[in-house]
Amino acid sequence: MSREILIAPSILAANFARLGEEIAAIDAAGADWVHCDVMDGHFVPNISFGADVIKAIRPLTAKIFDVHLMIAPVDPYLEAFAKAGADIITVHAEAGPHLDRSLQAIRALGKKAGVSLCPATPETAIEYVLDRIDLVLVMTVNPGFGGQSFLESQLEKIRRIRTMIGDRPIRIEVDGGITRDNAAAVAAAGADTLVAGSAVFRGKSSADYAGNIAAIRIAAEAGRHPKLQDVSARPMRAGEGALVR
Ligand SMILES: O=C(CO)[C@H](O)[C@H](O)COP(=O)(O)O
Repeated sequence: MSREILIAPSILAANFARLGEEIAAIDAAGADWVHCDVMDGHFVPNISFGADVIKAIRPLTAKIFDVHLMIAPVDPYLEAFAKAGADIITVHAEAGPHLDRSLQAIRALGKKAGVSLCPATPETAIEYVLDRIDLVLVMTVNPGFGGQSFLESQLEKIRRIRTMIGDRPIRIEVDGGITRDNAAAVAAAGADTLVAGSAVFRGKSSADYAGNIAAIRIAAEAGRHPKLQDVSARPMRAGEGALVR
């Protein structure tokens, strides 16, 4: 199933001193979802923010809040993130102790459920929970920090997951080191939702965010359609703008 490409800026790369303005800026810049990376200093070697911050920024945009929980244990905190305003709650397959139970709990809270896989975790980790998930998040870096380099090894995993999920309405999201230069490759492999932190929030000012988001989106769309890829690889000819965008 070919699904619309979505771009989810990770606010981990935002200026936390101006977080409200940053949310408004990515909203205006064309972000589809707001990706919130929650880190606990235990499951991953970094601490970011928790449910209270999400609750505070939730009223600032109507966009989907895509909450990625890099925490263990996770079950005791699911309700807090649901109440804070998460639309999608993604837990790690590696966080345990019982992935199936966590996913049931997320759906019982009325939220979409996602599973994230660290780079060393095989796609088989989701084989028996496919009917409980709306999203699989393939980490293309080891979780914990923004600004790391994309791991090409994950392209094969994305292809295998695309085959595994078939026609099920499950999004394949990629997260870590995503840029306009590798967006085509991840989309060609089967990803339809791209998280990007550094590549969105870079630039002299928030005026650059729209261009950064559009560049990732155009590259991803081109990756899905080889004809567009040919077009994007060479200078544009008169009248081709509509085709590419
Ligand atoms: O989950 C994450 C790290 O654990 C971040 O979302 C991810 O790394 C995105 O940041 P960048 O685009 O800068 O790599």
